[in-house]
Amino acid sequence: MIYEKAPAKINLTLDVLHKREDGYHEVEMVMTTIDLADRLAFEMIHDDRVEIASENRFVPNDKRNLAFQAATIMKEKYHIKKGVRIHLNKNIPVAAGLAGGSSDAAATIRGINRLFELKLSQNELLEVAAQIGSDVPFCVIGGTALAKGRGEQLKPLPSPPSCWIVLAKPDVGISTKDVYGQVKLDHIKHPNTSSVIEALENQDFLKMCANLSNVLEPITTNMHSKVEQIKSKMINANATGVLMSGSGPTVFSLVLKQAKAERIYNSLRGFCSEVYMVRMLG
Ligand SMILES: C[C@@](CO)(OP(=O)(O)O)[C@H](O)COP(=O)(O)OP(=O)(O)OC[C@H]1O[C@@H](n2ccc(N)nc2=O)[C@H](O)[C@@H]1O
Ligand SMILES: Nc1ncnc2c1ncn2[C@@H]1O[C@H](COP(=O)(O)OP(=O)(O)O)[C@@H](O)[C@H]1O
Repeated sequence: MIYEKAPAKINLTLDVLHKREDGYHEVEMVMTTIDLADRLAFEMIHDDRVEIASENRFVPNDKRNLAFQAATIMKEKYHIKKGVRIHLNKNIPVAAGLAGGSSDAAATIRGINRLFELKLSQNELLEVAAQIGSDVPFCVIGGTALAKGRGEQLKPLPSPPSCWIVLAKPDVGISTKDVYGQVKLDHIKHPNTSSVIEALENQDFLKMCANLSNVLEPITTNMHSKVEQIKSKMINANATGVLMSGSGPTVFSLVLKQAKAERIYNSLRGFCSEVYMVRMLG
């Protein structure tokens, strides 16, 4: 049995530069991993098929599951004749803007590489990842990175200063495709990405927090007022930095002190059913 941890990501910045001919948007974003993770176990089976089991009722146990897709592509591409049973222990909220499904797919690519001793290079793993989704390549590498292209061109960055993250996910459904579809390129207030990179290089927590920015946030907020309400609650509870992650709807806040993180956590618990308090992994 092989085990892999699949951490969630948050976006410290998310900028959209233009719409591409292939329908995707050219992005520039700073992403980092956090200590909120799914856990996957991989076992070889003799039947030539992929099996997936998860107790989470929001996660499909068939070919719609991104981990299933990753295993199928790996099997075909590398001519693996044996099958694999994947057990998925889901902790990351689903459809949250935290790349949970993408991280499960990435963990599956890493897990199958180890289980079948394929000894693939990082570039080979990244190639499979890009076939599954825009966030999967970042999840294969993890850490902290500047992502460009549709998300697959990655440049590693220093980890953020260690801090607490409080996340709250309102109970609303988001379609990433719909959110990108509503981007109005003339009206965007672009993030100051280079300031965030400088803040990471100098381990400057306040500068990092002051420059958190996501061009998708006003779009999702416009559709779901609860996103703005969570942001206000976090700001009122004195969070140092507050931002929606990815296409949302999860909002996160960053603070240095545990006591402050606990205050923010407690102020949101009655308001939101899914609230988490974790550390940065970066
Ligand atoms: C917004 C972000 C930010 O990290 O994350 P999430 O909110 O999903 O976590 C990502 O760009 C999401 O990546 P991911 O969820 O992998 O997207 P994909 O499956 O590749 O694409 C879903 C749909 O989003 C749109 N899309 C995605 C990425 C991109 N650069 N431009 C796009 O226009 C496309 O319409 C695509 O059909
Ligand atoms: N392993 C998985 N975990 C979570 N969701 C998955 C998984 N595989 C497929 N999905 C589907 O992908 C969609 C997006 O889920 P997720 O990756 O959690 O969100 P996001 O892209 O917002 O970060 C969900 O609607 C879910 O049904």
